[in-house]
Amino acid sequence: MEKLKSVIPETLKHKIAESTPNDLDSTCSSLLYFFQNFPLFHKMVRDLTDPEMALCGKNKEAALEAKAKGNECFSKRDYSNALLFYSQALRTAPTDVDDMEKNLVATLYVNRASSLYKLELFLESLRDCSRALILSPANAKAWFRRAKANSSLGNYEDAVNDLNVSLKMEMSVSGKKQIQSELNMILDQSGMRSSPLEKPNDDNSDELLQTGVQCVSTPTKGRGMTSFTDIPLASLIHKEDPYAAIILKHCRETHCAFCFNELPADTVPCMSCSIPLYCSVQCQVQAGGQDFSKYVNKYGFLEDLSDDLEEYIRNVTTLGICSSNTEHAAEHMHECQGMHWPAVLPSDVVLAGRILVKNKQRESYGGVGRKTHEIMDLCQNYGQLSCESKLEFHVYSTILLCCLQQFCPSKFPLCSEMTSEIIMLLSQIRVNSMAIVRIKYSDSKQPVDYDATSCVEQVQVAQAVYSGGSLFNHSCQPNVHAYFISRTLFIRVTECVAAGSELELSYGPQVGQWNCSERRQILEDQYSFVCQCSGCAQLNLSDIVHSGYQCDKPNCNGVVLDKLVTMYEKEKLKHFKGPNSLQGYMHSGDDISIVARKVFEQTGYDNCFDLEHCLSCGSFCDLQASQETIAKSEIYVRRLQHAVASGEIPTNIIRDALKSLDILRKVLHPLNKRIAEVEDNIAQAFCLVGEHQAALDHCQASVQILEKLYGENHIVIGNELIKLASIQLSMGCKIAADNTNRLIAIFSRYYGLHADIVFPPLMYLKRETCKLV
Ligand SMILES: C[S@@+](CC[C@H](N)C(=O)[O-])C[C@H]1O[C@@H](n2cnc3c(N)ncnc32)[C@H](O)[C@@H]1O
Repeated sequence: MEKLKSVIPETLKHKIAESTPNDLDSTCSSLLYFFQNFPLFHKMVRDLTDPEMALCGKNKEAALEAKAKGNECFSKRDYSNALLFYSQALRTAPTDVDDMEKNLVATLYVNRASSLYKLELFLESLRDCSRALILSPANAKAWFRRAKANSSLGNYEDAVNDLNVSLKMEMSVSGKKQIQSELNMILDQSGMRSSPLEKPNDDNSDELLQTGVQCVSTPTKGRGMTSFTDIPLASLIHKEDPYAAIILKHCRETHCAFCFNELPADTVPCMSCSIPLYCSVQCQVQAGGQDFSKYVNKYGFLEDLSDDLEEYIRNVTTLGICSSNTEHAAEHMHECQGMHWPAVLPSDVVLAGRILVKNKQRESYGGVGRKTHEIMDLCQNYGQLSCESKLEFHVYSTILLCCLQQFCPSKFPLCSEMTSEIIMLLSQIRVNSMAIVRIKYSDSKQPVDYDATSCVEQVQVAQAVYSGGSLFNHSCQPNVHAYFISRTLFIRVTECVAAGSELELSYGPQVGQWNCSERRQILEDQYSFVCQCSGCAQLNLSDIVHSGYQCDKPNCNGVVLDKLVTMYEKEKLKHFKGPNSLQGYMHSGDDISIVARKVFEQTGYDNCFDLEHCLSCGSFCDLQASQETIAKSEIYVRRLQHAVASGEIPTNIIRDALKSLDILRKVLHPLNKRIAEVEDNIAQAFCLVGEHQAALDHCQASVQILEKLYGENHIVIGNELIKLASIQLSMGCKIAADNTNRLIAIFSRYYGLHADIVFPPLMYLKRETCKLV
């Protein structure tokens, strides 16, 4: 790619750098002409699209090799590695070949089921047997293994049915004998239950507010969503499936390529290429491409079975996959021919391909012949892109078009109109796509051993375009919260919203997390707009103290701001219009200090504040000296962080970190976010060495600062309260119940009835707190 960019003549590069949406046809046509006469381009396209070079196709030899390794590990009782080899074999095994007169894929599922069974992953084993049976419904061994898994799960009724089918299918006398003895054993056991065949989908049920929101034109942010009635706290105002979505490259081996949930041990690969992995047959079918559904309904062998058993077999071997949602059918289909372009091109480029194919497919069902980006009707930022991005969009659009041509030459002609359509689509994706995130626990921590040492982070797993969700503008002080269950977007108000108010979510940066200058920089870099939200336009306590220093004069608690922060806060003051109670202070004396002092008083923090120097007492503060002192202390804080990460904390490390904290407290303003972070690190360390009271004190100190920075009901406080409550629980303090109740209220505000699904540690905390009270 870099090589391709470097050979483009400077004059053409310049033309592209200067281009606007209106002259894209001309730049695309020049680039296309240049590439068509350039051998390297043809080679690159051939590498990506030639079936001869397909690296991601199925490969019987590779599958058989991996299968043999799996068998070897299994016979040595190395079940974990057997599982890995069988999964590897499944990824490359063609569906239409036999191995030793049995369907290879079905055999691999049965073999993997045996490894899963040995690893006591019974549900996973059960699912693999069912997959084998879809492909090979008369496979006696698969029915037998299924019975064993069902029996271990306590599903005796199903186990008996499985064994009865197995008995009918088994040909050998010794095999029949083994099945019969297993059957007798299970019949001796009591308590029959039945089980779900495949993992049920996540429960997405929650009340969607049917009225109350509308799209309007705003004075400074283009279109936006507003409320036209009062909306109660925590109401769900928007629910939407993506127009198109794609898993991010680094998550391909860990998350399902359709629902984006974490992959279980029994992954299901695509049936005709080796790129995506799914968590279930349902997800595989929904993603499109060749899938299990074409194997369903081969029931020639059912003749001499009872009606009940026949019905049972049909249920097991269809798994509900016939009812797949055809809406998604195109998502992976065009990428699924073994060519490796979907694996190597950037995610947003592959996503653009998905959108294009989806629209073309709709056209063939009678849609209008409009350009894709017009159908999407989303804003774009092509004009504001850097020269580098414009060039990349040009090159990638041309390459993507060549790749799509391979799939359907008549629908994707190699012409400048089509390339410019893709460029516009890429600019829409840049501005409008949402990052689908999942919560990740530090290391191997599970909800059940959640405590103050646990780090919870949100990791981006996929990228998606939501047509309706894209109409919500950004605010650094948002009043709505967006989250995802599977690939569905949910938007909920996090406060009571009065009729006529703008409904805005955060695209990332928020007040409390960063100061105003940092937030604006992030938004400009990522989305190319200058934020016009209330958090960036009006004074607030958080922005003033977030990165502030403390005046070094004795008995003066004034705040000192560095140059950049001062610049942004002064800018805000120029446009300061409210709240009403502060308006009288706008023109009196030294603006920001007086207004900010009032902000402090209003928010309950009785402190003084001043501009550049400490304007509270008027004295000069040597910020450079303060910064040098901080840099020295940070060395010890970093040592502590490493020790926490390794799980081994020598006492001197905590002692040094405590000294650093004292220094930071002297130099930084008491509400500076850095102090909260260090308090949190120290709490984690004390927790790890079992000094719970000290951990509690530092955790509380951190929460107190964060409450001022974010506000008391922010989700960040919810996360901190989980740590606090966990420490209190481990100390047996009844007061943990207060914090648990408070954090449940915060999580309900943000996630409503979905709180437990999105954040499983909540259930654990509720249970433990109940035991205490
Ligand atoms: C996802 S779209 C939101 C809908 C958009 N306003 C429209 O008319 O389609 C993002 C774009 O909206 C505008 N926008 C969103 N939030 C903004 C904010 N806080 N300040 C300024 N512009 C904003 C920017 O142009 C940004 O690129």
